Amino acid sequence: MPETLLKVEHLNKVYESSTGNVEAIGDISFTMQRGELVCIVGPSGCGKTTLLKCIAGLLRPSAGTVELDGKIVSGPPANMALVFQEYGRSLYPWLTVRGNVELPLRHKKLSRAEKDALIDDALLAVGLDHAGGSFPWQLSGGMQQRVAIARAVAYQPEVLIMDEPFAAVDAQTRADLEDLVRSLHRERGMSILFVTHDIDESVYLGERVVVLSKSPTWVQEDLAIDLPAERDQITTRAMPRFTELRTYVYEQIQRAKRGQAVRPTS
Ligand SMILES: Nc1ncnc2c1ncn2[C@@H]1O[C@H](COP(=O)(O)OP(=O)(O)OP(=O)(O)O)[C@@H](O)[C@H]1O
Repeated sequence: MPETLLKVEHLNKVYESSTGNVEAIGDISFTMQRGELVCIVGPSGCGKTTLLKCIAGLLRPSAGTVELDGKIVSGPPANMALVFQEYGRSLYPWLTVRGNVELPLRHKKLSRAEKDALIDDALLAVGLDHAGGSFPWQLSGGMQQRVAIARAVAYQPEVLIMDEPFAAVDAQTRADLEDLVRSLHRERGMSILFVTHDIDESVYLGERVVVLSKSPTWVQEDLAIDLPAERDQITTRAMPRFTELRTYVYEQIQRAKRGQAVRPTS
């Protein structure tokens, strides 16, 4: 039986300043089930970062609520992990890979052996079991992002939030990291909310794609991705259904940019 993990209800965010108010988010509502992988796409500047900051408890909404696991989010929730685009800034250069992965575990009451087991398991999951003793600056950009993902895996969050995590890596590395995210979701049942600019990426990864309108934002489309759960970069992307879905999402974003979509009444 599906169980609601994340519930965003009538979220509204107005940035207030002496030079005038900016309504970034108009009215966003959507839910995410435990174990789902949901992608969020929308036109540039539509409010994706604002939405994620509200979900992560880093920004207080002007109206509406975010509920995680039945609790209203009013500050950064302990059962959430975040992975950002700027992996270089999220890792500590003076700590080894193991040290970086261990960092958030310091807040958990675990024995040394339990921590080591979680770190070993997370490094294995991201394919970096050989690199625990290296420093971040000795690794490629893609490997550094794997360290950031390993840190989130070791922490065992209820939900993993990823904000354009692969925007700064090359295409081949990006494809490998996308497959890593799919495997974390499929093999470990991780619940993942993934924000991206890339329409193909959203369709390849997601079980659902939530398309946002331009700012002040609302949910223009909540699309089920009916591709087989077993996906790979060559076969899945060559499927006629993949092309149909990406074309559909692309059209939705073009409509969003032109402000042509009609806002549903709720
Ligand atoms: N601190 C702020 N004060 C005032 N306005 C802001 C602030 N932060 C964002 N905005 C405005 O809110 C709107 C949404 O911005 P946001 O950064 O959330 O969008 P985004 O979809 O993440 O952008 P991008 O596609 O560039 O990543 C934009 O109009 C932006 O100018």
